[in-house]
Formats: sequence, C-alpha cells, structure tokens
Amino acid sequence: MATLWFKFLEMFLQRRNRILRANASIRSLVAETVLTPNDFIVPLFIDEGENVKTEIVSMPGYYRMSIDNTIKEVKELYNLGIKSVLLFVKCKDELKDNTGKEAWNKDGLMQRSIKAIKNAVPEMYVMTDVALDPYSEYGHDGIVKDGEIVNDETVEALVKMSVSHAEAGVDMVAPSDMMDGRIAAIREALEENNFTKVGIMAYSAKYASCFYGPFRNALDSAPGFGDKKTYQMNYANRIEAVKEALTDEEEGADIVMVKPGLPYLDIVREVKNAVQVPVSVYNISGEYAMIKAAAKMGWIDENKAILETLTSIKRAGADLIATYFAKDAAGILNG
Ligand SMILES: NCc1[nH]cc(CCC(=O)O)c1CC(=O)O
Ligand SMILES: [Mg+2]
Repeated sequence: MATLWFKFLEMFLQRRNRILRANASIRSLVAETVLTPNDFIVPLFIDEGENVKTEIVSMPGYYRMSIDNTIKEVKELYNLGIKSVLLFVKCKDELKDNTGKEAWNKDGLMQRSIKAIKNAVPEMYVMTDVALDPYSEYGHDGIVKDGEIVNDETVEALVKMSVSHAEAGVDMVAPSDMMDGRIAAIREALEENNFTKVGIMAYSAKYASCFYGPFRNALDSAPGFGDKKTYQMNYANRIEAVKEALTDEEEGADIVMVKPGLPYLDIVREVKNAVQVPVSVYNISGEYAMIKAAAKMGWIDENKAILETLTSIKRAGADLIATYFAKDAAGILNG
C-alpha cells in the first residue's frame, strides 16, 4: 500500500523545473530581469584643453576628455539609447583650496561642461557630482578644520555648488559627500532660487570603500591625510544604510543611491524594499578595473562578465545603474 502511494505522489508531484530553461526562447520569455540602455547613467571625466583624450591608467579603456571630445562622446551615447550622463571634472591643482570655491565658479570647468552638453544634446539628462574632493587641497569631500571634516560649513559649500550647477542648466545634482542634512539644504536652496525642476540624486548609502581607488587616480583626488571613514559608511553595517536612505527620501531626494555595487547587493535590496523613490546603484571604478584586469589576463569573458554584473545589480533592486560599462553594454544589448 505504501509503495503504491509513493508511485502516485511521484506521478503527480515530479517537478520539471528545467522546462523553463530548455531553450533560448523560453528562457527569454520567463526572464525576470531585462537590462536596457535606459537603465544606464554614464560617468564622464572632463578635463581642460582641446582635443584631449587621456586614458586613465587604473581604468583601461576609459578616458578623461576635454569638452569638445566629451560632446562627441555624448552624441554617440545618446545614439546608443543612453539617456543620462554624470559629470566629474578634474580641477587644476592651483585652483584647489580648503573652501572649495572653484566648485561654484560660474565659469568653472563643470559649469562650462553642463552648458556645452545641454546645448549640443538637449535630450541628454545631465547629472553632476556634488562634493568638494576634486576641489579640495586635502582631497576630502568637505572643509577641513583641525584635522576634521566639518559638516555644516561643508553643507553651505555644497549648496552653493548645487545652485551654481542649476544656473548652468543641470537636470539633477548628485551629492556624493555623505554630510548630514545636505539634501534638505540643497532642496531648500533650489526652491529659493526658483530651480523647481532640478532633481536630487542622493548618494545615501555610500560606503568607505577601497574600490574607489581607480577613480581617485582618474581625478587625482585621493585624500591627503587619513581616510573618509568619519563620513562614508562602515561596510560592516546594513541597517544604517536603510536609515540613511529613509533620511534622504524624507529630506526630498528624488533618487537614492547605494555605492559601491557588487559587494553591496544585499544593501541594494534592503534599501529598495524600504523606500518609495527609485534606487540607483554605482558600479564603481574598482569593480570596473577588476573585470578589465581579469579579462586582459584571459581569465574571464569580458562581455559576459559585464552583462552578468549589470543584470545582477538590476535584479537586486537597482532602477538605474551608474556604470563605466554603459557604452559597451549598450553596444552588446543593441546587438
Ligand atoms: N565624492 C567623490 C566621489 N564620487 C564618486 C566616487 C567614486 C566613484 C568610483 O570609484 O567609480 C567618489 C570617490 C570617493 O568618494 O572617494
Ligand atoms: Mg546621510
């Protein structure tokens, strides 16, 4: 009797999960996550000069470009279906100080870049990094006093920087500094100055990560003393990321960000489940460098690694992904 009963169970309960993996057609029909060029934000590094295109040593295949070459690049990106760029500039050494004032120079490299890009490709959604590190003689994201990165004075500087980007025509500012209260302060200043259409993408859960190394090399912005652990988050923490994201949402962020990407996919999901604004993820320079290096050695297939990485980030909960692989990925996705 018992054996008969088991036979019966087997007949009706045998699970054939492989049916949905049998061929490419059914696999694409049941795919839960679909990556498209619309998901990408392309970080761009901008330099002074003309016809400049300098490969970044720690980011092979990625360049710092002058405004003219940046515009050519932006046109290409738009034609690939990419809708957003995130601007970083390399500030000349002689313009760096401890106030960050070059950051709100209306004729500064950033301000000129915003105008030139919006002028050349008005549909391209332009975001800008807001933090003092490229402008700081100490390479810190804020103003330094007695060896400390002071919060409230830095927020005042970030507010000036954001308003200045808005005056130049930016669509969305992206504060990456991790000071407290800066989202509310920036939102208020944008309102006061009638920039009611300018968005804020808050780097809300930004961890003190060794994976930023190649980026700091690209902008020559490594901290001159100490580290960033008094403002960027401890990578041991998870709950704190949710608190940071909820705080920024409450302060008026339109998008919240988790950064880095790959080692923090648990945080991405946690934040995604907690907030009601889109979540972006920054697939950062160190993550780029690792794939590039392994591919160069012939140890992994670069294109496959790119698609798997970006799809995993989206699956974890990212609505947008800032990534140095955007152009390559769009090329692969467009076939
Ligand atoms: N506030 C600066 C900033 N904005 C983006 C990155 C890192 C991006 C990357 O590594 O790709 C950093 C570096 C840092 O915080 O030291
Ligand atoms: Mg915060």
